[in-house]
Order: sequence, then C-alpha cells, then structure tokens
Amino acid sequence: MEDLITIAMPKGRIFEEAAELLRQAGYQLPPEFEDSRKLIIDVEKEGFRFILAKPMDVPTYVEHGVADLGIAGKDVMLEEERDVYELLDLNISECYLAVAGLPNTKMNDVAPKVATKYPNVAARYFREQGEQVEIIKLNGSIELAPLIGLADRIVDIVSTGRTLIENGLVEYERMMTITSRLIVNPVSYRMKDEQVNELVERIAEVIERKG
Ligand SMILES: Nc1ncnc2c1ncn2[C@@H]1O[C@H](COP(=O)(O)OP(=O)(O)OP(=O)(O)O)[C@@H](O)[C@H]1O
Ligand SMILES: O=P(O)(O)OC[C@H]1O[C@H](OP(=O)(O)OP(=O)(O)O)[C@H](O)[C@@H]1O
Repeated sequence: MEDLITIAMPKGRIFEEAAELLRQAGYQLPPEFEDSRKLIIDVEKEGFRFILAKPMDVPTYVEHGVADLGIAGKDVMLEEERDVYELLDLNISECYLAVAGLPNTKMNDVAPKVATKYPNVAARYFREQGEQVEIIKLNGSIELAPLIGLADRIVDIVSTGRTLIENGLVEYERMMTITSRLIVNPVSYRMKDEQVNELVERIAEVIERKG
C-alpha cells in the first residue's frame, strides 16, 4: 500500500468546514471524525493520516515535513511566513483583518500602542503605511485592550462584527479578507505529486461548483 498522506487540520472553527469540503470532494471520513478527541486519525481507505493541530501551528508541521499538507487561514500564513507552498484558496471560514479601537479617538498619538495576536502582520501593515507604532502581542480577548487602556488600537479578526459592537469598538480600517488555504510541504509536493494533485483537483472541483 502507498504511504499515507499526512494532512495537518486546524482544530476549532475551520475544522468542520474543512471536513465538509473533503466529504464533498468524495472522501469518506468516519462519522466520528468531527467529534473525536484523537490528535492522529488514520483514514486508510482514503490514504490519509490527519493530525489535529492548533490553527497557528499548522504551517509549522507542514514546513518541517511531518505533515505533507495542511489547512491554514491566510492570517496564519501571513503571520508565520513558513516555507510552504499555497495550493488552493479553499474559500471557507471567511473573515477579515481590521484595525479597530474606541470611537472618537484622536489619531495623532505618537507611536500608538497596537494590541494584536498578529504582531508580524500588524508591524508590516503599519510600516507600509509609514506609521510608527508599538506592538503589544496578546493571545486572545484582543478587544479588551483598548477598553482598559492597554492599547490605543487593535488589529484583529472580524467576522460578524458582534465582538466589536458589543464592546463599543469601531473599525478604523479594513486590512484584508481572510480565507483558509490548502498548503503543502515543498518536498512532498515533488515526491508525492500524484496523490497531492488528485486531492487538489477533487477539492478544486468542489470549490468551482460552489462558485
Ligand atoms: N471570527 C473569527 N475569529 C477568529 N478566526 C476566525 C474567525 N472566522 C474565521 N476565522 C479563521 O479561523 C482561524 C482561527 O480558528 P480558531 O478561532 O479555532 O483558532 P484560534 O484562533 O487558535 O483559537 P483559540 O486560540 O481560541 O484556540 C483563523 O486563523 C481564521 O483564519
Ligand atoms: O466579528 P465576530 O464574529 O465577533 O468575531 C471576531 C472575534 O472572534 C475572534 O475571537 P475568538 O472568539 O477566537 O476569541 P479569542 O478572544 O480567544 O481570540 C476574534 O479574535 C474576534 O474577537
């Protein structure tokens, strides 16, 4: 039997949509796939080994080659800048990155503080805008930072906009749209091209069908 292709799946938000996409592409995943607490799930019939990782870590597993493929948000790709190839925009888990903060704030502070889970993305963005800022890295509850005076602005994901509204914050600038991507280790791409290309073609067909 051929070696299993290892796919790093992000636990959490993206997981269900990604699993659904695989099912729509005709892959038979076990019914307990979405409910399992296992971190390694072999689906030998389809030739896959899934590893379940923290979303931010998916490109790390793929870069190191312990996963051939992975699914990661564009936000994570831009933050991590790992040595992997992006094969497909899966068009799932759409959201966007934005700069936000309290309403009616003067924008002329010197080196305003920006709280974010994405220090590299934020630093690059403000550098490109020619603005000097101080980045404060947080791991969650980013919207709290301007409310309690830790930061003047935040760079964070917005999806429905509820978190901003319920915390009395407003969007200053929309930075970029984020969707999830299929990524591959460059060596796996060369060595396992047949298996990788079959998966890519089957998923691409579903994406096209969905429009
Ligand atoms: N409303 C949203 N908030 C955060 N991420 C979102 C949202 N909508 C889609 N996404 C996508 O989901 C990914 C994050 O998934 P998830 O929230 O499960 O992981 P996480 O940020 O590591 O969460 P936690 O730290 O709470 O485990 C992001 O990389 C992004 O591409
Ligand atoms: O626009 P919305 O639909 O409200 O979604 C955006 C919120 O969701 C995410 O947080 P998450 O729920 O992952 O919690 P966190 O604070 O642990 O990052 C993100 O960081 C925003 O806070």
